[in-house]
Amino acid sequence: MHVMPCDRASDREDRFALAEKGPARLPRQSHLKARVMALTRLSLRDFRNHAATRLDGMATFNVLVGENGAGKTNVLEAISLFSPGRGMRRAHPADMASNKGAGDFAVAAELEDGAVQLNTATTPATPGRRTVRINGAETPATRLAEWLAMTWLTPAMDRLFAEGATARRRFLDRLVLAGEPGHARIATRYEGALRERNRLLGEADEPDPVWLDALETQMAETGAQLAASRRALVERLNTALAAQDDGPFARPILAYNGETPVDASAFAAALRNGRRRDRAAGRTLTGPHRDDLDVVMAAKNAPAAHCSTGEQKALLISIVLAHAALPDAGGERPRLLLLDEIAAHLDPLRRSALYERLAASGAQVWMTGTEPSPFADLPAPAAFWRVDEGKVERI
Ligand SMILES: Nc1ncnc2c1ncn2[C@@H]1O[C@H](COP(=O)(O)OP(=O)(O)OP(=O)(O)O)[C@@H](O)[C@H]1O
Repeated sequence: MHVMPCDRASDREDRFALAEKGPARLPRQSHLKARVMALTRLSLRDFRNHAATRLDGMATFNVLVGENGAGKTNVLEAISLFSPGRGMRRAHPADMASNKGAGDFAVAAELEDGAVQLNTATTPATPGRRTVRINGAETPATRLAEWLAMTWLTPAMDRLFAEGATARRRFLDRLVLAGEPGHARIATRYEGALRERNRLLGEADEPDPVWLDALETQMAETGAQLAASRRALVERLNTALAAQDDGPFARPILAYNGETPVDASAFAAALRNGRRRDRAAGRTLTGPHRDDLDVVMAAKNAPAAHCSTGEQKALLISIVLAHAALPDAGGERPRLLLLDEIAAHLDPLRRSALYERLAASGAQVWMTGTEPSPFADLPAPAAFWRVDEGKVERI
């Protein structure tokens, strides 16, 4: 039985108290109350091109500066491993280990000045199996969401609206997960039952109806919850986006595009009735694994996929900023935002709007860039590191 964060909420209330949120546009520094830093230390061993990297003295804004290929994104990727899933590149663990090491890697992070220790590592004997430890105890990766609420934007996500629905579902799920740590565990249970149902339906023999019933019950309970959480977040984001000034970023209107019944028994019935059809198709045709996130640019009433690359990026930034500004975007957990190569692509007006809204969000922000100048006017304490061929040094 997993201990959910609400069970421990009272214990952690003080330790994890985040600064109160201010209005969207604040005078500089006014919102900077003493706040628990999400990450206070980070170390990488044999992780991609980082043989031994150590960072401490984190601030609200943390900026990694270096030439192309220096290893900046690798640091963000290492941080992203402290969120359920495969990290922001969705890479295989064996590919993360330095090709100059023994084939394994380790990443360690400290939260709250050492009160919480997170570790993730592989071994030379099992380079494809990444284990996670929280305060020394091996733990399923889904539990990481109970300690940190993490979101990211990467250049690869520029194609989010142009590609298939899988990446959009993943994006939406990560936003849901930031507010609902149990979401990853529910998704894992859903996917496990879905895989098993597909396997059974794919067998030559008539599948065991009792076993199918059990799997469909599990799918219906977890699937209805997944879809309900996604729908609820989409609605909250739309409300927040409609209430705010458009500002310099394109305003998106979101819609959850899916037919998953919100009622578990209705979903179970739909699965039961769909057995013959799903068997013929070789996969399950109804459920949250088929749903999608539709995004329209409000000003043009145009689907995001028809917008320019810059407009699509602005829509994504708007969604992430609106999410970061939701009052309980991370519950009581420290919030982390990883923004890879975002600042350099924005004009000064948009950049400063981005920074102000990030500063107001209460999140610890990590950004990368090839030069320090776009970060000159950060409106909150900032820590800078220079990254050069996998070596990191404070500047
Ligand atoms: N498993 C690995 N072992 C050693 N080096 C690796 C491994 N995987 C990737 N690299 C190296 O890491 C470097 C890329 O690092 P990273 O993506 O962090 O660059 P970056 O500083 O973000 O660059 P850019 O500004 O171009 O995005 C490349 O030189 C690549 O060869």
